[in-house]
Amino acid sequence: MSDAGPLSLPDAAGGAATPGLFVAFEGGEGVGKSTQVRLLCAWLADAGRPARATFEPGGTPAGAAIRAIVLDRAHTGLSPRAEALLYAADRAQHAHAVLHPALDAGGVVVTDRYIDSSLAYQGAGRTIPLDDVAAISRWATGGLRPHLTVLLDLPPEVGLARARGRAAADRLESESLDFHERVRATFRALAAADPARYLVLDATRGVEALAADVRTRVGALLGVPA
Ligand SMILES: Nc1ncnc2c1ncn2[C@@H]1O[C@H](COP(=O)(O)OP(=O)(O)OP(=O)(O)O)[C@@H](O)[C@H]1O
Ligand SMILES: Cc1cn([C@H]2C[C@H](O)[C@@H](COP(=O)(O)O)O2)c(=O)[nH]c1=O
Repeated sequence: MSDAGPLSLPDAAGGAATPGLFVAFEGGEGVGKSTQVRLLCAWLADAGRPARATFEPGGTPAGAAIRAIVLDRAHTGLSPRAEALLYAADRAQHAHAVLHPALDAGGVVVTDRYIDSSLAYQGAGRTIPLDDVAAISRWATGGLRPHLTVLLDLPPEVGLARARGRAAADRLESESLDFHERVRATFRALAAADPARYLVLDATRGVEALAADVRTRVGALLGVPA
């Protein structure tokens, strides 16, 4: 990571100011992101603040086609730059078709993965300078940043075992443990560089304990008692 550039996304001057609330869940493989997105959105609905749950890659019809390409183990020759641009294209469409409309309407949006995943996987994992990865995602999204990122932190061997309990390993999951260690370290470094925007949770804890901490933080942002 020595030549990787800044560890937090620069504030997007002229970037997206939004009346809604944008929450991202991040972390490595099998850390429990989908589980926590589902629980948070169920709680928000019960509290009278229904949220749009979404994800990357694949949160739009075009994105689903991109997801199939990037996760397909048959694409052994995909270059790091091509991979980075495919994830950015998915994100551009996601921002255009889902994130900006929902947030501009004042909604709450909860996404399973966003820009930090590109910084961690394509930046640290593929060793593309983080400045470059950040720049293409900033352009792709018009500078849209989450108000809060929940980082579920877990040793990669634990998360990979959880993920592989469900399905065969995809192209990214099949990368080396060293790759996934770099990914984890970068997620943690991003959070440490900008603590006000992050909630870092030890994802070895139980599902309900984690969900309670998420509710406390998101509830405080929305003025909803947890
Ligand atoms: N806190 C937890 N403790 C133990 N197991 C968990 C926990 N949270 C989720 N799991 C289990 O781990 C597996 C992966 O969870 P989940 O799909 O929510 O993770 P994910 O981060 O979205 O995974 P992926 O990166 O593969 O999309 C599931 O079987 C889920 O039931
Ligand atoms: C958004 C994004 C994702 N990835 C990787 C991370 C995972 O290995 C897959 C997505 O699969 P999930 O199990 O549904 O989370 O894609 C990435 O490398 N770069 C990104 O920007």
